[in-house]
Amino acid sequence: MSLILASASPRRKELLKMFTTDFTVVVSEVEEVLDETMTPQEYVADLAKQKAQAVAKLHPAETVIGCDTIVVFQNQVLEKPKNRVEAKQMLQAMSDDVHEVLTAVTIIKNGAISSTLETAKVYFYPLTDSLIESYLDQEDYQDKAGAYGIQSYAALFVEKIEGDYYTIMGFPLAKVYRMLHALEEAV
Ligand SMILES: Cc1cn([C@H]2C[C@H](O)[C@@H](COP(=O)(O)OP(=O)(O)OP(=O)(O)O)O2)c(=O)[nH]c1=O
Repeated sequence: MSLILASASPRRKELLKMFTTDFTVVVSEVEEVLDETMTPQEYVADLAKQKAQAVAKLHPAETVIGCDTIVVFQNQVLEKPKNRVEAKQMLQAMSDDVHEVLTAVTIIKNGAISSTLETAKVYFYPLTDSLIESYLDQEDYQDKAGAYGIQSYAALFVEKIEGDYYTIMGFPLAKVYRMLHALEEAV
């Protein structure tokens, strides 16, 4: 039985490679449409599960990992910005304040589902307009929840974090490793 990462994210692929190269990537077609009736926690968990289930349906004999990451600021869900203007608004809002990054992971193996919801708090320094503009110039924000990547130039925004750094990058590596081992032992 082999492993499938149900994610288009190049970061998740690189992080999973830290403990195994024995996997393939199959991207799910799940659409991310914000459901206002759910809490942010329910929403992110549901998306990770949907992504894993969509790929597991096509590959029932494989172990499938699905993930989703959102930023929550003042109870608002921030996903990937639609454009530079929206990205700037997100970064200005989060300046000199704290937000949460939520990453949900679902692993499906032989019909058994294992899920986790990881949260990290990120404290931003006050961000000057020129710092925001020079970050936006690099176009790194486009495919990132909350319009920044902590692993890039946006590291300059961060005063401190509480929680797992890899949760912020979208793949809580140590947790996923343990979930996979627990599933192996269960079979
Ligand atoms: C906050 C933050 C987010 N991100 C990324 C992680 C995720 O890839 C992305 C959130 O988008 P997601 O929708 O979670 O994932 P994705 O669209 O990249 O891939 P897929 O749906 O196929 O699994 O934001 C960072 O890389 N660094 C950060 O600091």
